[in-house]
Amino acid sequence: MECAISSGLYRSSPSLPLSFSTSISSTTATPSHLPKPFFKSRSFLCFPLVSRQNHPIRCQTSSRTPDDDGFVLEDVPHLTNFLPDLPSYPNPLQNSQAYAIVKETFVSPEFVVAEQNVVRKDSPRGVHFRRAGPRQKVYFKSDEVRACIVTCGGLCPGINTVIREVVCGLNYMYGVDDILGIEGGYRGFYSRNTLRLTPKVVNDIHKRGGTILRTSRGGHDTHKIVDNIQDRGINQVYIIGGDGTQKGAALIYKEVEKRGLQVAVAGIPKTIDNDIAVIDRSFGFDTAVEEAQRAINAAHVEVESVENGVGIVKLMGRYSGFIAMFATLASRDVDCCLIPESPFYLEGQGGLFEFIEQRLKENGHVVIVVAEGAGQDYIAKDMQATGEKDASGNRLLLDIGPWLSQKIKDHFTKVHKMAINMKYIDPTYMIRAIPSNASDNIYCTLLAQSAVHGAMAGYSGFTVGPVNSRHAYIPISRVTETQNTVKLTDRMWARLLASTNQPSFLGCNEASQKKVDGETIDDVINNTSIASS
Ligand SMILES: Nc1ncnc2c1ncn2[C@@H]1O[C@H](COP(=O)(O)OP(=O)(O)O)[C@@H](O)[C@H]1O
Ligand SMILES: O=P(O)(O)OC[C@H]1O[C@](O)(COP(=O)(O)O)[C@@H](O)[C@@H]1O
Ligand SMILES: [Mg+2]
Repeated sequence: MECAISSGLYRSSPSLPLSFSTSISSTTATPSHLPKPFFKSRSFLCFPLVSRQNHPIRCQTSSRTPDDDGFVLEDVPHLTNFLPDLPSYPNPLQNSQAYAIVKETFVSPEFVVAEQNVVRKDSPRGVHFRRAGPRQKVYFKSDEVRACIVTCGGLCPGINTVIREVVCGLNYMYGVDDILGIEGGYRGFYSRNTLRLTPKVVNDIHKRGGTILRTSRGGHDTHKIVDNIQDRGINQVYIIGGDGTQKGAALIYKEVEKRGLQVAVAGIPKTIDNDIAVIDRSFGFDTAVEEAQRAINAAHVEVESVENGVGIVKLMGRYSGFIAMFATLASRDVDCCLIPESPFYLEGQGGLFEFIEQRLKENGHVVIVVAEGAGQDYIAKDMQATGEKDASGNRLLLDIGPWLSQKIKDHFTKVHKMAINMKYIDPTYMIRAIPSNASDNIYCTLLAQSAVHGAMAGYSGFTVGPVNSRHAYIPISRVTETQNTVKLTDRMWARLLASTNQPSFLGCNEASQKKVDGETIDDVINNTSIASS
């Protein structure tokens, strides 16, 4: 279905349940910061919108693929969607000395961030997200805000910086001084006391790894959490966590909306694995890659100094091999990088053993970086998989590090009668338990401030993050419906293969059947489609 000419398409979160859309249709009033909608559907709201070039925009309502110069705004919910009479106030930042010289203090609702920044000349305009930043109007009086912050899931460098900057952002920019820390992850809402957070309390925390609020897996009970939010009179909830946490945040938002509460729910994506979709990269990733260099360097120094040295460094990456790939690309000392997305095999032509043998002959040593999630199906054939899960329901992985070390040692001892000097390094927790580096600290600050501006402006049920370097408000479902993984058909993986000259393992029968972005690897070879990015 097509909307009228001269319109933009505002698409609400695609996976919102019927209850959400029902309440939109029955109670939605146009937020005062937006023009009046002229079309509503289950998953889309259309508002008059003229493109920046001021030419009419055509839009589609039923598919994600826009036609012609189709413009799609995947919008985030606003509190006025279900609280139409919510009063707004001038943003206190208008009196801020710091912002006084900024050309445009407030982000106009017209500004959006494109999901794709490399497009063909004649391609449609495509999907956009709201640009993050302070808005002219806010929907909370500063002295009526009671905010809380919670951290969930695994650790990641920079969590404390995000906590610090949410507290300081709320306090310095908006004059909010009622901020609570929820201890120990989601279950902390209903099983622990809260911690009072002030700029003074959080002043130094960015210099420490971990999270001062502590974290946990499991324990998400939406009703108990929202009961607690209501009981404590909390009206802004900042949730720092990965894909699992963001799914939990979406449920909290839905419940808040169902109960008609004036509560802004802001998700701040955290993952050491960089597996969160849509955003450019996750905070702490840069720090983790940098720290991984130390382990790789140690492995290299060790194996270089002995005969037939084989160094193995295991890095994190459950389903996504980004840390391993970037650490390898950065290091130049790595001979081979194994990631979950690229199946490998050991024996025979084109296999890992053959490659190691060759490198040992050439250089006398070899360094292998392996992501923890690599080769899981392959190892499962060799080892008894237990099918165990962690408290959040994440599958527990078979430990590839010791398995691979043993296989290599056995092979060279038995087949080549050759003693291998194996140096196995497992720095996994070391790289995520450290404080964030300078660039991640700045990134964390921007994330935290974007979240604060979004919540104060009345947006709710959103995630913040950079999309093509510009911070945006993204519907939570967009960052949870898929996982970000290394695309073997993208140029970055090709760059890695070119730099290490490692086998591509494409001869692997199993691998060639394995689907990569909808194509088998054989298709990829036949189409020679290693392109993009
Ligand atoms: N599908 C889900 N729905 C609701 N809550 C979830 C979901 N998946 C995970 N959670 C909750 O989110 C928190 C963190 O999840 P986890 O998967 O451990 O880490 P991460 O958020 O870093 O991926 C846990 O408290 C867990 O109970
Ligand atoms: O031992 P823990 O704390 O469960 O963490 C291990 C896992 O955490 C991760 O760092 C990812 O954690 P998140 O899903 O919380 O981001 C994985 O790389 C790793 O498998
Ligand atoms: Mg996760």
